[in-house]
Amino acid sequence: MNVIETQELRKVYRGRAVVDGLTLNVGAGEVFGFLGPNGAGKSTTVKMLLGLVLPSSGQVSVLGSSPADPVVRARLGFLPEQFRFQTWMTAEEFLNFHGRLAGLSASEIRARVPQVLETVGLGGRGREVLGGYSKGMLQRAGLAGAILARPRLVFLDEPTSALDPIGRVEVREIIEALRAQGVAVFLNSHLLSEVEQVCDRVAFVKQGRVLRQGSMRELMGGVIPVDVRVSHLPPGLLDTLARLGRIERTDTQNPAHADLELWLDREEDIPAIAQAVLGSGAQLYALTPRRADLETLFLELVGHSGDAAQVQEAAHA
Ligand SMILES: Nc1ncnc2c1ncn2[C@@H]1O[C@H](COP(=O)(O)OP(=O)(O)OP(=O)(O)O)[C@@H](O)[C@H]1O
Repeated sequence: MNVIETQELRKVYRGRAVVDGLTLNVGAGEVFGFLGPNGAGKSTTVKMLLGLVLPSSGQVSVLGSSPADPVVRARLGFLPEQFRFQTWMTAEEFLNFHGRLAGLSASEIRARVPQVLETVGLGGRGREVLGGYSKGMLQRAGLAGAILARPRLVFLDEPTSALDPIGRVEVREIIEALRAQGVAVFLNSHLLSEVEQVCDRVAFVKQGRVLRQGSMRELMGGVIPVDVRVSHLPPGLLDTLARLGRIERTDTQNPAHADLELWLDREEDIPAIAQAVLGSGAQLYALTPRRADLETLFLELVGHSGDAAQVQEAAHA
């Protein structure tokens, strides 16, 4: 069963479609990465999936029903990107409050709160007020709130933005543990290397539309980026290389050598790069095919029209 199904979902703000015919499916127990540049409509989509924003048109089904259904909502977890908590509450009070809102019994709350605090790395810190928490601790507290009521589907919007590298690994482990329990995770993140490690499937969105979606394996099948280092660039070499693939980057800053990045469609073209370089009279210092990664794919899909600086920022944030 799919835990999320949308058909031609649209949201129009002031005459502008910010989500524009978005169709996607997320399966039970799947970790799904939802990626796109700033302003692509990701948060608006998440809000529609949570029933917080009404679609202008299209269909949305979450856990087999409408996200406005209170029974569905009780089975959803959500960590928003901009988390703001009641600073006067302790973490335990905050979680008790959320547990009551989610319909947990008093005994469930008593058992569950220390468990989730432990899971997110806040064991022993539950009696401190949230006002005294660091940003990373607040994000951990928010994550504890999102998984408290044993949801079937958890939305995590940039869940590691405030965390140090250890915290990021811990969150990845939490996501993997959720998947092992059959809980689906809908992950919004600009940290593509993280997404790559944890997601089963990914959708790239731009201007409110899905550009491509698929498993990591399906998505990775495309281009082969190749790094090339040569002594210099004799006339004509770039033209020859451009016939083999797309020249993505040329760096001639260093007088000792020039660096190029070429995107090939076929592995069989790699030897032809060496022949082209040597035939031009340049020396070949390095020829390194890389496994296509999500960042490469992201830049390929969304980075070549629109604001390149913004896309770069999104990809490297
Ligand atoms: N309540 C609103 N009223 C008017 N415009 C809105 C509203 N909410 C979002 N938008 C606009 O919709 C577009 C998509 O915004 P959204 O927050 O969904 O993008 P995003 O993909 O989550 O971006 P980011 O990666 O920067 O968080 C933006 O241009 C934004 O200004």
